[in-house]
Amino acid sequence: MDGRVPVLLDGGVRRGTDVVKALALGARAVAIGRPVVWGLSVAGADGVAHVLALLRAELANALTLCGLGSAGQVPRDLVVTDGPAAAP
Ligand SMILES: Cc1cc2nc3c(=O)[nH]c(=O)nc-3n(C[C@H](O)[C@H](O)[C@H](O)COP(=O)(O)O)c2cc1C
Repeated sequence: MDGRVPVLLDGGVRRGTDVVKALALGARAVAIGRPVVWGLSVAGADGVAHVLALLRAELANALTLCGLGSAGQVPRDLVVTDGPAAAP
């Protein structure tokens, strides 16, 4: 990694577009907590697999709609911030 630290985003990832936004903002990967628990509580291991399959399908769909071929191609300028400037 040449001294660089990979960024992992954890918390609030609920749909594929959340993953795309995280990648655009510099994350290498995202973590998923409660959606996995929700799937587990509804249908056990099959429910967890279903939740992950939904997220994967949503991610693939979002990438396609952005004209991107893979998660590794998400550019930084895909997310535009036009709100107030951050405090120094
Ligand atoms: C049932 C449950 C147990 C968790 N246990 C821990 C834990 O032991 N240590 C920890 O650092 N985070 C724990 N977390 C936090 C998750 O790792 C994650 O940071 C959090 O769920 C935020 O992601 P989410 O919005 O997708 O749920 C737990 C979360 C859940 C739902």
